[in-house]
Amino acid sequence: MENVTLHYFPFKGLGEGIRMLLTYGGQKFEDKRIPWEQWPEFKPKTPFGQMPMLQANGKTYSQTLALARFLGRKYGLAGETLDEAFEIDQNMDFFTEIRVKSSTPMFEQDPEIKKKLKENLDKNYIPGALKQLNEIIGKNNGHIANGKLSWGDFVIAGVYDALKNMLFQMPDMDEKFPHIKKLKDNVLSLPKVKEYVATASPKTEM
Ligand SMILES: N[C@@H](CCC(=O)N[C@@H](CS)C(=O)NCC(=O)O)C(=O)O
Repeated sequence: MENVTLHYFPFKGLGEGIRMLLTYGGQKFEDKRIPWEQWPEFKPKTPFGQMPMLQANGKTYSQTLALARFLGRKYGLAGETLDEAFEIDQNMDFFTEIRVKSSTPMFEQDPEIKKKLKENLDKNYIPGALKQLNEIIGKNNGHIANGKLSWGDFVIAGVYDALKNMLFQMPDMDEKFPHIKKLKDNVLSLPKVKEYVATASPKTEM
């Protein structure tokens, strides 16, 4: 691809998986990190008022999973059969559900309601959902599907720190769910990704 620019905030979050996928694919790209103060002005220029957003060959691409799947197809990381592709999609939909449900307190303004929402998730949802995700990854040798590397692994590894530190606020997540941590380590130990993370990855806890 020519003239490739990735737009995201100056942290890892949903943008980091896409940065790592582009790096894995050997794709040169401009890693444009939009500061929060400039976001209101930039937001209307994105297709859905959100980032990550990729521009390449004069076209605009958005939505994290669609983007990651698109790059995954380019780089041979999207399954070799329809069934393999399905397993990645299925397990990534489950992962996304966990991420989205767990973020509901973040959007609540009332501090009392926010606290109650978080307590309810911590008690009734997050531990069970992470246990199931951890088991899925355990059965797949430290990957989200098919026992091998796929685009889904990059999305999860990229957003791992944000989940642990911000959404779940779970300092012992690595010990509690070691297979999820192993998935992150598997992606971060890929040689090109390792070099990218050491030199260009945003130095943030999320
Ligand atoms: N469904 C979108 C969600 C993207 C999203 O939530 N982006 C956040 C940052 S992680 C964002 O742009 N927030 C700013 C806003 O909504 O104004 C995707 O998967 O890419």
